[in-house]
Amino acid sequence: MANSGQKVVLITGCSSGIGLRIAVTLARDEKKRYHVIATMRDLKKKEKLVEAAGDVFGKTLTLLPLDVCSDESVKTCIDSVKDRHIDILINNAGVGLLGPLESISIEEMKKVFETNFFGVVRMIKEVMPDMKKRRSGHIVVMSSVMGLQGVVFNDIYTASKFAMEGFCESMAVQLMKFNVRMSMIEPGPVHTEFETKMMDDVAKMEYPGADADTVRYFKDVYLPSSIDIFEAMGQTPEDIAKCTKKVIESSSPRFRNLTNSLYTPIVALKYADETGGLSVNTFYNLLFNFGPLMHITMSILKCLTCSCLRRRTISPN
Ligand SMILES: NC(=O)C1=CN([C@@H]2O[C@H](COP(=O)(O)OP(=O)(O)OC[C@H]3O[C@@H](n4cnc5c(N)ncnc54)[C@H](OP(=O)(O)O)[C@@H]3O)[C@@H](O)[C@H]2O)C=CC1
Ligand SMILES: CC1=C(/C=C/C(C)=C/C=C/C(C)=C/C=O)C(C)(C)CCC1
Repeated sequence: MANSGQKVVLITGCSSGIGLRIAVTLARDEKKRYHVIATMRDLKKKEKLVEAAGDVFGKTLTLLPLDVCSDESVKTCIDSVKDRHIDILINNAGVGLLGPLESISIEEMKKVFETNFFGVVRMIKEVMPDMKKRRSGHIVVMSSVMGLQGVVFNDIYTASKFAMEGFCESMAVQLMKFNVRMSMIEPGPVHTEFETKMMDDVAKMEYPGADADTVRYFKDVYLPSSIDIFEAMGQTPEDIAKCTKKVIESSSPRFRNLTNSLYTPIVALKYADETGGLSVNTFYNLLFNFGPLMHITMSILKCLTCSCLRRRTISPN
């Protein structure tokens, strides 16, 4: 149970990756400012979290089951929190989906929206009324650079994150009136199971319904570039946890928080040309004309990321 003065933080999707690391980072806060309720849909997966938490498990970190896709699970979980009092809600649970659109069923697409979009809506709907009543609270959402800029062959995942960005941008205004803050964390590539799960799926799949050229562009052009990008730009879950901690500890938390300064020029293209031509043409050229030179492109991107652009991101340090 939380001590008076401790903030209650509830985090979704703590069985691995970013959620696990945020839970442990906050629970191990030197000043013990947080009581973390780490949630996951399958408690059988708790071992990694328990091990990473070490001696704070059962003290500043407790566990609850929660599946963001189930109304009942969300309600049961929040009802079991003392007085339903949550100071900070971190919506982290999410799933990826990669590949040619032709080979993805509508059912698979709906599952992604059910988790990444409706999962967040469901959590906010359950927690927000109490925060509004108390005139205090902070809702944090693990978005993505793909919530701001589309990436080829990630069409449905990108759409789910765009939907969430639009939803949160609208909600933020109303919530501000009730002194409830809203912040989006927008990481680029991060080395987690998200990456491995997607790559494993990709290796297994046949892509029925997609024509041979599309499958070739996906497997032989997009995937090698994407691997290069993960190598050159990939952050760690620790980096994202540190950024998230900074955001929740800020006296005036920002709404948007890109975590990776290397990605700033990519997102900036969109705002530099309101016709959209600059970003679409640049991504086309990066992928189809300079694909084999992606390593060099990555170096150029690093140079482009001068200190004034770095200021626009939230750095982990
Ligand atoms: N890795 C990356 O490159 C990036 C990731 N993100 C976002 O970060 C967030 C965390 O992803 P990451 O740590 O990388 O990936 P992981 O796959 O390591 O973690 C995802 C977590 O979400 C959980 N989850 C999935 N579906 C549900 C559900 N229905 N209810 C509750 N929990 C669920 C998973 O649980 P289970 O183990 O049960 O499947 C897991 O704990 C996601 O929202 C993702 O979109 C954003 C930018 C980049
Ligand atoms: C291939 C390719 C790109 C790929 C970007 C990737 C692979 C981003 C991954 C982001 C992730 C994993 C976000 C998770 O939410 C760019 C840079 C757009 C430029 C054009 C070529």
